Amino acid sequence: MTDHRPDGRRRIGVMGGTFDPIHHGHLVAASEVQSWFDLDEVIFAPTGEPWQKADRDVSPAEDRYLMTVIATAANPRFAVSRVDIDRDGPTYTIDTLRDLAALHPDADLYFITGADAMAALLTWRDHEELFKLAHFVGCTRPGHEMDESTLEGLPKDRITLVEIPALAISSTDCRDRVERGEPVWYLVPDGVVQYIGKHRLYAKPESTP
Ligand SMILES: Nc1ncnc2c1ncn2[C@@H]1O[C@H](COP(=O)(O)OP(=O)(O)OP(=O)(O)O)[C@@H](O)[C@H]1O
Ligand SMILES: O=C(O)c1ccc[n+]([C@@H]2O[C@H](COP(=O)([O-])O)[C@@H](O)[C@H]2O)c1
Repeated sequence: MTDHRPDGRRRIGVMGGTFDPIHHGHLVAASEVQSWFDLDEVIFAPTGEPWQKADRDVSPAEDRYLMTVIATAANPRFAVSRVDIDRDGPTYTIDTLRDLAALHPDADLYFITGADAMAALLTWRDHEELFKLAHFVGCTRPGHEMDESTLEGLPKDRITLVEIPALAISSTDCRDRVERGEPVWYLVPDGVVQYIGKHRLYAKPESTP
């Protein structure tokens, strides 16, 4: 683990997301970055109130948290944190990173994003402060450009772009498929399919006769 590193510090990945629902695109991104940076652990942090998604319905945080726990349970390097869902108010990554840095003072943090999130980083709260707390890793995502021009205005020495196997999966598409009665098998982990069905997430409300 850490004893092969000259500085003896742990390396922790932080995979932030709304995870409504978590899907294999998220899991592959986390797994690829874990391997790329030899991370000791990847902590998934489901958002509490994702302020940039305030214009749409977001499922209860507890449901999104439990789906994330189910999806990550089999991987000994994956863990899930409640820091964002237990904090009141809108979720800002600056708070996520401050909380996790305080909980893990012996670790360097690597915040994992997809290309779309990376392109929006300049709109995030206190974005210039973020790079003091973590290295940022941008993963390729089908349908979203990611090249040097995306990084305009950001500190390039604190960012790495990583090409990962392309999975054209989005939570929006998963929710729409469930609403239309179409399958989400193999887009999300089996346990998440079962959870969605059991709790009737994303289904159209029963029509009243
Ligand atoms: N298929 C994918 N490949 C690579 N990265 C992804 C993929 N899907 C999501 N991500 C990244 O995972 C993080 C969390 O994403 P999020 O939970 O918003 O999922 P989403 O599929 O983008 O959701 P929605 O469709 O509801 O906006 C973001 O950084 C996003 O860019
Ligand atoms: O800090 C911010 O202002 C900020 C704005 C938008 C998104 N984020 C983070 O980006 C991650 C992906 O967010 P989302 O909404 O695409 O699921 C998640 O960890 C969010 O908290 C953070």
